[in-house]
Amino acid sequence: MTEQMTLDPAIELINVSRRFVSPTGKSLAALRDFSMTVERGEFAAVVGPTGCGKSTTLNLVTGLARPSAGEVRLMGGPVSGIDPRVGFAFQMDALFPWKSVIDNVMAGPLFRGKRRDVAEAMAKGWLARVGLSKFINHYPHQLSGGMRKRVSLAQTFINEPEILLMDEPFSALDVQTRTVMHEELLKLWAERKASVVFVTHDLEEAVALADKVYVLTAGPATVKSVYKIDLPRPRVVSEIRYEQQFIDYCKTIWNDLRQEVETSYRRASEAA
Ligand SMILES: Nc1ncnc2c1ncn2[C@@H]1O[C@H](COP(=O)(O)OP(=O)(O)OP(=O)(O)O)[C@@H](O)[C@H]1O
Repeated sequence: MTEQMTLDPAIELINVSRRFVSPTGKSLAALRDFSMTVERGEFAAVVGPTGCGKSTTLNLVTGLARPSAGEVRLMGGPVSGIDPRVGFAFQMDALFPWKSVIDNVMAGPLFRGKRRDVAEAMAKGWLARVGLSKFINHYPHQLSGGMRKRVSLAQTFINEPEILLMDEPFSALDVQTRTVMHEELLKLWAERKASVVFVTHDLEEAVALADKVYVLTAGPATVKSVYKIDLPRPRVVSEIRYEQQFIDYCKTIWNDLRQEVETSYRRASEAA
């Protein structure tokens, strides 16, 4: 048995449920009997109808939310509060508008106690990797949406997260910039081999990036099916969408996901 095979998975959600109490005192189940395993170095994508419970799943992994039942484990241990091994990327970037690009990227290492010169050298290295060496003294408002996303990625990867949680990180970008960011992300991921959970509404994005795609049911979310994506790596995201194998994956998974999207839409229409 190899060493890799003996390691605990990066993330385990075991029969997790999560309930919320509404302002009127009604109890609402967001997740029900939800189980998911992300192995070390694996890229998992999560798709499901709007409002089904995708972000709640990530919040449980971060420790920001606790399960009402079941168990969440990271690297074989229970989740206990915010974990420094976990990095995040959300739809809204978290850049400080009053700090320059380099100061934004240095902020993480400085916070973790690195010396200023060390943090600066690290930040320069990461900004070079994402193609922003010429912009280190710019401020966020002087950058395009795609450039801000790159700063965000540098800001996340500089902390060398072992687990990376991404909640629709590229949904605000135009289609071409998204594709560039997909390539950028896969390149950084291949170098660092973090374990990723990537939440998205976009099935093609999920198939292009992931090793495994989880399809969730209309809320309360539970795992409806898991698809292993056996497309070879490294993947060229701008070209992969024209390959038959990619199209076949998308069709199959969409047939499955569509039923949940329709259920969710029907419920929303009935409630209106
Ligand atoms: N803090 C909270 N208090 C009460 N209800 C909540 C809370 N957080 C989430 N919910 C509810 O739980 C359900 C799942 O929400 P969640 O944000 O996880 O869904 P999602 O799949 O990420 O949504 P979207 O696709 O729109 O981004 C929703 O009905 C939401 O209203």
